Amino acid sequence: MTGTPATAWLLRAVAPLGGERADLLLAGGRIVETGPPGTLSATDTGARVLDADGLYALPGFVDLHTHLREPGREDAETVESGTRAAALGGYTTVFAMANTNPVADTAGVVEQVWRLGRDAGHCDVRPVGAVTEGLAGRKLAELGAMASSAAAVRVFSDDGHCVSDPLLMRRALEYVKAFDGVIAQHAEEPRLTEGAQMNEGACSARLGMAGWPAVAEEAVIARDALLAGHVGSRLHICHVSTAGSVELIRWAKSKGWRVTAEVTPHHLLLTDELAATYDPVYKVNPPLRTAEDVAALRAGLADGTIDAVATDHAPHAPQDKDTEWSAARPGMLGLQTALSIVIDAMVATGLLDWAGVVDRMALAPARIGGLPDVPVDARSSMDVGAAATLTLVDPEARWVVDPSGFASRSRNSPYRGMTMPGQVRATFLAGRPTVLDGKVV
Ligand SMILES: NC(=O)N[C@@H](CC(=O)O)C(=O)O
Ligand SMILES: [Zn+2]
Ligand SMILES: [Zn+2]
Repeated sequence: MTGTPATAWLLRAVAPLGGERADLLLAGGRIVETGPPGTLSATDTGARVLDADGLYALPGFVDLHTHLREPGREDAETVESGTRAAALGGYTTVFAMANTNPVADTAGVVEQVWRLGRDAGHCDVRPVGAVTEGLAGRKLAELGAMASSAAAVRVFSDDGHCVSDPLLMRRALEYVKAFDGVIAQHAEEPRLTEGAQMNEGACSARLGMAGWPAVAEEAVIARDALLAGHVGSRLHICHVSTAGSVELIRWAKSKGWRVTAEVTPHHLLLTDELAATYDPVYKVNPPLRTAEDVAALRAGLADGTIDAVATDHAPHAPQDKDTEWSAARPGMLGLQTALSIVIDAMVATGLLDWAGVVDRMALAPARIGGLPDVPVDARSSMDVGAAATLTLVDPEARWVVDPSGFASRSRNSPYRGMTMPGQVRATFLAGRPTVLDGKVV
């Protein structure tokens, strides 16, 4: 493990949501004492002091959807570099997607990723297991062996690919019920997206690019919601991107089915008009959609139809990304900009308050991913006895995105040069700082 040895920390004058400023004393991985600013003493406990005046103390963010690229594409990202980026973004847990090489479809591979995360020490890494062997969509992977491995996998996904065979999807949903697992579906009917380059609509028609229609996503969501309802299992929809998908998820929830969903920061902010630049940094799967879709996704996240924000952090090496549009891999970086985009799209617009941000970025994803010890709400996450797994955020800070300074090994951020609201100043993982003063410890 890297970082400082276990020691107590006194956070001076943090601004807990909805409450008064307070000192927080962290020891043994928990919040052990709180009191009005200046009242707790560091000398009794030998605690190190962090001046957190005016910073929000929030529970550490949880990303349900991160591509760490290890094993196999360590030139694009490693568990170490990706979790560094995560800590800088205020994350304390990331779920590492299975589309590595080799694919994370056995107990051996998920345990390897889990150990790499533990050894790097920046963030808890929870491996996602593949649903099908080699992501090939033909035969179920060893779901039970991954679940009972040291990595204790609870989330399974063929992300990058859709589990398009309805019978395999049904079997996977049934299988994970035994250990309260969840299938996270990349909803894309592959026959409807062959050769697709961008969202199908007015822009694709104008640019003459092959379109990826909303129905390719929505048809799979409808089918899988029905299947999840039928077998009573947990289904999670990855990177929801269309207004129609939001409606379908609202419908599925109204039936009482166990369906949850995530939206990415980029789908909350960017639109398909950006494809007119032909800059492949805007190429992503599912594609950027229309302004109407963006509005529906924001409304769905605000009213809880969409449960969580997930980054879909998808680093790509220059030879795979800095090419002509049609040859470029889809995907964008997300971990170091997620909070700022959510502030911009949701808080600054009045759609979500900070307690809502905490729910969508920390508590809801933790519940969906099956993490232990999830606080019931933002307020109780700062109570004595709660885990000292925190991010300290300066809500007033402004910063300019410079991907060359990112911790990620890749540079494919669509936000280069943009001025962002809100900045992570410190992150604590079970009482130990992983980020201080905006830098990795
Ligand atoms: N989102 C992307 O455009 N790409 C992801 C795969 C995925 O999330 O579907 C990747 O692994 O690069
Ligand atoms: Zn995907
Ligand atoms: Zn993904």
